[in-house]
Amino acid sequence: MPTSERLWRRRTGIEPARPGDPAASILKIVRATRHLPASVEECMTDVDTAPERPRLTGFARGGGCACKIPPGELDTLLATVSGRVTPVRRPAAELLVGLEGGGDDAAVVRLDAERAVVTTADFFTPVVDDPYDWGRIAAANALSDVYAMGGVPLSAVNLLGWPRELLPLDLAGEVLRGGVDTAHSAGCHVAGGHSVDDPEPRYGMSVVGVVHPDRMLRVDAAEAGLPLTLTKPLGIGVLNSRHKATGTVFPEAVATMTALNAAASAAAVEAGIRAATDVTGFGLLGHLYKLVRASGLTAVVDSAAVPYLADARPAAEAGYVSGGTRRNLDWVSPHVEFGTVGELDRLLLADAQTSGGLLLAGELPGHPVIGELVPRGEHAVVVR
Ligand SMILES: Nc1ncnc2c1ncn2[C@@H]1O[C@H](COP(=O)(O)OP(=O)(O)OP(=O)(O)O)[C@@H](O)[C@H]1O
Ligand SMILES: [Mg+2]
Repeated sequence: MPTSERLWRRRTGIEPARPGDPAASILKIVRATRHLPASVEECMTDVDTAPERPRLTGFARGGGCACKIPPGELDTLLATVSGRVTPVRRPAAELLVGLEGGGDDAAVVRLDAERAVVTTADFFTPVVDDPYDWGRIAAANALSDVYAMGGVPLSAVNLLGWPRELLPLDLAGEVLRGGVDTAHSAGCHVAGGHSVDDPEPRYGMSVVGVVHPDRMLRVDAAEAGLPLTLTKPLGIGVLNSRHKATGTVFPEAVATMTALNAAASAAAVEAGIRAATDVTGFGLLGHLYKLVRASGLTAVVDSAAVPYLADARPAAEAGYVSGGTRRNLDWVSPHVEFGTVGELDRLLLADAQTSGGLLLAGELPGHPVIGELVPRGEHAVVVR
């Protein structure tokens, strides 16, 4: 009997499945991902009523933006290529935003005095079990980096990895359908893509957009004295971890992840805001640290003003905290003065978001101000 099946029996008390049993596909997951589910429920929402519908999150070691390479490792990796990535000198296609300063949300190349092209790519493993919702979330997240630059998306191509021997192709079709519907709701064409056989399901998009070169939202353009605004509540990471572990669907989290950052981006540009980023896998603290590091400032965060999804705190208290969130906190902690803020709040502030909101250097009516930017002090971030 293979080791995975012995472990499965010891963990669940259930005999290994014969071909055709609902549990057979769970064992395939164990073998494919080398991840041992804690229970049958972790892999199937309801084995009795939906044996043919595997839970997508059971096929992923980490889900959504929590599966990104940790920020410190990415810094080290990018140091090997920064300086080499732009040997091209093209006056007619000047690179306005590239890898300098730790990188921004997307690359920007000037076409003329009024137009610049925005390019970005994003893909990740399942963050929810419903394939259509996962597609919508992945597309909203990919489009978000264009919005985080103050741009408007024009066209996108799909990026799909699929374990074709483990999962039916019609589930992949549902994923693509969700992505296309969301891109279309953003007025963005979906005009092709690329698909590969993959041990874990992966989906996302590469998106091209357009922005006015003088009205971009850059990560390095923040100024002291400006308030900090956050346009979506935090807590997506802990709620997704709970969903992966228990199958509990939290519709508010799905609604938050599928919501486009389009309106907030357009309003920010209109209001004259010039610095922003979107809050994704590195959490609020990680992305805020990157913004103040690039802009040479300190951010003072009012932790009581930071909005959370209902259920986020109980989920964190119950221990649904991803490894990505803990790595975020480890990475950012040397640069943060936390004062009396406790461990749970620190974790929530570092919670790895998927398709999170915009963090803006400026005020946007209708969204909470969560702190302010001040001249660079001893710490890059101060939490009160
Ligand atoms: N393999 C890579 N080669 C070159 N640059 C990279 C690579 N991976 C990441 N980067 C760059 O590093 C920076 C940080 O990447 P990261 O994925 O965190 O940004 P992001 O695209 O804004 O993330 P998100 O989509 O989660 O908002 C970006 O400027 C990105 O372009
Ligand atoms: Mg981003």
